[in-house]
Amino acid sequence: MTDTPLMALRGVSQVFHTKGGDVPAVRDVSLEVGAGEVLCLVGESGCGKTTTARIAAGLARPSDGFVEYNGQDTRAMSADRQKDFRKAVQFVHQDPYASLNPIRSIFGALSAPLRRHGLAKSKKDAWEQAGRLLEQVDLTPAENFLPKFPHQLSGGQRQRVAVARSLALNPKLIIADEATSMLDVSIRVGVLRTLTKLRTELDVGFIFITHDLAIARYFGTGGKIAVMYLGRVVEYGDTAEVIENPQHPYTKALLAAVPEIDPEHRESHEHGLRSVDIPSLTALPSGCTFHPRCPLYRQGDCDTIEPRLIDMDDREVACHVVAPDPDLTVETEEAKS
Ligand SMILES: Nc1ncnc2c1ncn2[C@@H]1O[C@H](COP(=O)(O)OP(=O)(O)OP(=O)(O)O)[C@@H](O)[C@H]1O
Repeated sequence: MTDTPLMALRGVSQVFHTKGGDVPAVRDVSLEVGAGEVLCLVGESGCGKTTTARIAAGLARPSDGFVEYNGQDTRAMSADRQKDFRKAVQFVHQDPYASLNPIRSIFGALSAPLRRHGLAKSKKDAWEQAGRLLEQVDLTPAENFLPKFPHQLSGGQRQRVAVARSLALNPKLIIADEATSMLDVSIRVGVLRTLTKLRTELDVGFIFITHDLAIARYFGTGGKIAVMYLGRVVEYGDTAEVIENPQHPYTKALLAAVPEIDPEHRESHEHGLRSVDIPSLTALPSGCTFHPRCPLYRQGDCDTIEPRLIDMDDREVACHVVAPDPDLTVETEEAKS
């Protein structure tokens, strides 16, 4: 990406200090998302997606590394710029019921940020703006929804309200953390359609977190995808290309795990992993942390050296077998001579 990205994570790591030991939830993650673009973060539960997203949104401070917004290190921003950053980057949680106050009407939920930031001059103005926000997320007629309370809405409607609230401050980037995973499939598709429409109409960028590659494919087409494993990015590239033609053995395994409806094709979707168990973050395997499960495992580099992301033609991959590190090859040859 040659232009300054809207947001960039630079070498971000997060270690949680717990009674059971240090948990390195995110390790040296560098990602970028441009204005109006979408970046999908995918991976199994516990691989560090939410932690990465919280750091990107400024909700958590990384142990190492930093976040840039419009090319500026967020740590060095003035109070005013910090305020702009917080307005511009909005977080949509997985569970809209938990994020909406049960005793506040939908109007109350939507008007609060408008009033707090001085964007609504009067109650009438707030009512009109809140109505427009509901229309943007396809909750119409808005007057029917504004006086209601969260418990009077369906799960899909509640999530639409949460999205509407995130739009109140004209964000440049929405970070959606498993925003559709708690919804029934039929409702999920509708919410995804609305999010896709917002992407196009409002030119909002998205960091879209999902463990479901089918959803990443649907929502993330035209953007980038980062596949995470045990806190690290193992494959990073254009979403369609990574999903159509995965290179990292972990990405291949994740794709193979997407349920295949047609029984004739089921066999070709065996993941081929050596183990289905995910190692603990408190006792990470040596070398490549995927090696105990990896079908391509070769003794040597795989269990001794942690692979870094290597540029392939159209993506970056961290795997000694698929994307050998030229620096390591040189070292090996030097050692031989
Ligand atoms: N505040 C915390 N204290 C200690 N450990 C934490 C904390 N937050 C997250 N973790 C641990 O960090 C790891 C990554 O968690 P994270 O929620 O980022 O993963 P995830 O990929 O979003 O998973 P999920 O899809 O289940 O939410 C997990 O092992 C989790 O238990």
